[in-house]
Amino acid sequence: MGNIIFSVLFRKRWAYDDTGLAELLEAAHTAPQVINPSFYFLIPTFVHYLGRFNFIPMKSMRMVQLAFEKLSGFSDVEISNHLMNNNSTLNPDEEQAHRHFADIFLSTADGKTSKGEQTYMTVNSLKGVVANLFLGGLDSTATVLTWLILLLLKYQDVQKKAREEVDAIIGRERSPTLTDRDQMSYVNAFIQETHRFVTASPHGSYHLVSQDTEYDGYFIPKGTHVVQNLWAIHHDEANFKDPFVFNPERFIDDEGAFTKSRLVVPYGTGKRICPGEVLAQRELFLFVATLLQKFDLQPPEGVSPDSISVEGVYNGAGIFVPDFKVRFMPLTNPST
Ligand code: HEM
Repeated sequence: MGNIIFSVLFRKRWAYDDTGLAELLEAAHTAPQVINPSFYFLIPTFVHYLGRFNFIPMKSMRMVQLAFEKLSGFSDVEISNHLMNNNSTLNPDEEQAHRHFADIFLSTADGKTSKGEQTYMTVNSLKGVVANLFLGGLDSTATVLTWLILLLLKYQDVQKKAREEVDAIIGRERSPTLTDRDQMSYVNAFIQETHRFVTASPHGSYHLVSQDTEYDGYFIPKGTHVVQNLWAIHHDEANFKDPFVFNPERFIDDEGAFTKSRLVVPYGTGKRICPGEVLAQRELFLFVATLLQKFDLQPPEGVSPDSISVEGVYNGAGIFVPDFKVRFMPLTNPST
């Protein structure tokens, strides 16, 4: 996941044994993990007021701050190197297809629109954007991918159906590509049902109401912190029959086609919806299709799939996967 984001941002990859990569992954992993449920709802206050004085009294919040510092340090170095070595590519008229995010951002980052209005597109803000994309994109996608593996393990019938589709559409010889995605109703339904059933980011991030607002009969004063309850949308009987049952078929219509549900909103909603949604969906599809093509996922010897728990662990920020063991049994041909 780290290398995918690194290549989108800077068109670079780390070697797997690179210590810099290990440190960044640790930082991106630490921040969401150490948050304590009872204090999550105080975070805006910490960030808003205490953060200004660089005074963070709790150990877990201090660890989050250190993780941010590590990620900002990394983006500072990468952006400075890029500016030093690639002045020639910082040209807005350059062919866009082969350039990466940071280069395109920097080539237009003079802080002004074409009409001369002020924007946040500056070199300094790119540092924050890069750190945020790492923080937002690494653990969230890895967590959902681990959930997908756990659910394939637990629901062997789902795994079987999904693999049959992979075998029929892709086969075992070539690698899955994004052009296969539209033909793979069951795999798409499985991924959407996993997002609904799990809701790994159950309430997204905080938003600050920028003006006095009336919504659905409620008055919400300017300055209020609001969160959206995505988990509740996904588990409301009015939206989904038997919401606590894992059932990818709910998203397959009578003709066998996948139906995308506007009520499945794991990436949030509105203007501040997750900017990584398209990237994450592509990653998840390619990972799942490749796993199904290459491996049969089985529990350890003597463990029945029925006994495997799919009870998530909520830490106030996300719903994480319970510990589990899986055997990846290599597949060779469709009849295996
Ligand atoms: C399966 C994977 C992912 C899930 C479930 C997920 C979920 C979410 C959710 C629920 C939000 C909050 C939206 C809101 O408050 O309205 C969010 C925000 C965000 N996500 Fe993701 N995300 C995922 C992957 C990614 C990836 C791959 C990236 C970047 C490469 C990313 C970057 C961000 C950023 C920067 C924000 C903050 C946006 C803002 O505050 O305006 N996410 N994500």
